[in-house]
Amino acid sequence: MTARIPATIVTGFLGAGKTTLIRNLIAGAEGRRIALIVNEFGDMGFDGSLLSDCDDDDCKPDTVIELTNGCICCTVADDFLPTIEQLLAREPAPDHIVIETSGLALPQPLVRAFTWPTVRHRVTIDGVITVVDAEAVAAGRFAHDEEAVAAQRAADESLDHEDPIEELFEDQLSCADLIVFSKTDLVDAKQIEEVAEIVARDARKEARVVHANASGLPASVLLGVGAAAEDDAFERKSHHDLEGEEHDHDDFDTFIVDVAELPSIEALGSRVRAAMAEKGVLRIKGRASVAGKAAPAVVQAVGPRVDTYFAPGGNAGRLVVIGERGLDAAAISAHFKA
Ligand SMILES: Nc1nc2c(ncn2[C@@H]2O[C@H](COP(=O)(O)OP(=O)(O)OP(=O)(O)O)[C@@H](O)[C@H]2O)c(=O)[nH]1
Repeated sequence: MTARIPATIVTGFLGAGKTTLIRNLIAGAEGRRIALIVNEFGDMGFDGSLLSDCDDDDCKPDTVIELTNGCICCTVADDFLPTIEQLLAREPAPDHIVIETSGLALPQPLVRAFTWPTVRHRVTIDGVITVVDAEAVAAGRFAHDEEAVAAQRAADESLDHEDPIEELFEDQLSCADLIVFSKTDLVDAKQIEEVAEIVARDARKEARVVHANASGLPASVLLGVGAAAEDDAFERKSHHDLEGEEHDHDDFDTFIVDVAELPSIEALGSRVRAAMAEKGVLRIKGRASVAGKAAPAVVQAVGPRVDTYFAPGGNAGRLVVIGERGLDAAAISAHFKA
């Protein structure tokens, strides 16, 4: 078996210092091929400054994945799986995958996405890093600009829960393997102690705390944590789990179908409808190529509703199928054969 590729998830509120940490990490990567996945929120896009500073193709995110607060089975999986598969298909494969979350998405569903069979045997979560703005927390806030965090959340249509920001903060801590106090250059030792006390209330007992300033932290501290967080993914509870809103993803199956180029968008639509009619299929999503068209056709099928339309974007020719456990992958895939 080939070694699994380590992945690091970086979480923390808007302005906590995630980008600073990652930029420094990539700059000091010493030849490690680091693939970066950044999730966008609302229409605000990802942090362009991080990319413009980086000339190396390997530190540019190949894809932007959207994470939401919703259930992994219905949301994270259909964007996350193709993104990871695309990364894994690269030659040479990345040495390390870094995922910067928008900070408003719960880390727990993302961690659980790594337990999916297709991902689990190829990738391991090296660590969940939660960046805590020490200056803000010492001043009694969760984020430097709590109003901006609230505005960010209001702009993100994918966030369907109105949890108090405090709960998100706690959920970020209770999922972390490594907690980075950023901006420790702006606080004194006593304030750091106060922050440590607040953080300790929600942190897992295994989590380590490290202190950072504007120069970030070396790769030797941030990478190689070796947490294998997927192994205890379901022990890392969020408020939602504790409120009993989770459903176990063992009830669901997902797989990716390769789709040959189709003669027309109508032909694509009828094939998707036929596949949706197979037993247990809940959702089909992705992009397919249509003869004579430069842009791929986007497929969004949920229950009886099948949408197909042209829109620019990559990863054409692959659809993600999500459904109840026991899907007949062969029968479903047959609808998309040439
Ligand atoms: N003094 C000091 N400033 C920092 C530190 N870390 C980050 N900053 C500054 O804090 C601001 C926000 O940092 P970012 O790295 O952009 O934060 P982020 O979490 O990526 O924020 P978003 O990408 O907007 O979610 C920037 O102006 C950074 O220069 C630190 O350790 N010390």
